[in-house]
Amino acid sequence: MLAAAPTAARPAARAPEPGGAALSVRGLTVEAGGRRLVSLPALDLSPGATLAVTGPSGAGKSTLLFALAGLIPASGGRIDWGGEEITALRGAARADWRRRQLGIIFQDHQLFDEMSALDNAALGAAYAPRAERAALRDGAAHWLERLGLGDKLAQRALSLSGGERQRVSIARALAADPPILLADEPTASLDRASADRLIADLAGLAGTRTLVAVTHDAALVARLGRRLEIRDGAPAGGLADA
Ligand SMILES: Nc1ncnc2c1ncn2[C@@H]1O[C@H](COP(=O)(O)OP(=O)(O)OP(=O)(O)O)[C@@H](O)[C@H]1O
Repeated sequence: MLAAAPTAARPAARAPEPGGAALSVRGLTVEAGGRRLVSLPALDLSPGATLAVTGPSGAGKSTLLFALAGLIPASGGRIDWGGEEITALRGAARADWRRRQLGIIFQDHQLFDEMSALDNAALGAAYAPRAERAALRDGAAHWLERLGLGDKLAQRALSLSGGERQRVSIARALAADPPILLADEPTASLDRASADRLIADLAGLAGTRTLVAVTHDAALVARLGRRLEIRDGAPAGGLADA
C-alpha cells in the first residue's frame, strides 16, 4: 500500500526522513479507583524505535499507552519524550504538546460517521493555529492517498469498511507529521490481509517515527523492533528484541 502511485492532482509521496523522539520513563505509576494499574520502573527508546507492548487482557497495556500520550495522568514518576518532561505539563501546555508531537491510533477509530474520510483525517485542523491548517489538510490527503484511500476522500465515514475506517484513523494520526505514533490494537478490527498491509505500513515508519503499539497480533510484534510484555500492570522481564 505504501507504494500506491499518487495521481497528478494529489500530493506527491514524500521521501521518509529519519526522525522520531526519544522516550525515557522512570518510576512511572498510574493509579485509579484506589488501584495501581501500571508500574513501570524504566523504559528507554531511541528516536525512530518501534515497540510492541504485549500481555494478557486487563494487564494495563492501554493504560500505559494513554499515560505515554499524556491522556492519563501519572500518579508518580516521569515520562520524557524528546527531552521534554510531559508529566510536568498541565492543561493547555500538555494539549499543545500532544498536538505538535503525537499521533494516536485508537482501537475504535474515533471517527465521525457523517463526516468525509478527508474531514475525519484532517480533524486536527480544527484545533491547529490558522497558519497550520492548510498543511494539516494536505498531510491528511497525502496519508489517505498513501494508504490506498485516494479515491474515497469525499466518502462519509459511515460508508467505509472497518479496514478503511482504520486507515482513516491512521491518516489522522499522521496528518501533522508527528515524531511519535502511539497505536492501540491497530489491527484488531481488520481481516488478515488488511492487517498484513497495515503492518507493512507501520513497519515502514521505523526510523522515521517512534512507534509504540499495544497489540495481541504476533505478526505485528514480529515486525516491530522491541517488545515489552506487561502482566498485572508491570513489565514481565525487560525490554526484549521482538
Ligand atoms: N479509570 C479506571 N479506573 C479504575 N480501573 C481502571 C480504569 N481504567 C482501567 N482500569 C482497569 O485497569 C486494568 C487495565 O486496563 P487496560 O485497559 O489498561 O488493560 P489492557 O491490558 O489494555 O486490556 P485489553 O487487552 O483487554 O484491552 C483493567 O482491570 C481495567 O478495568
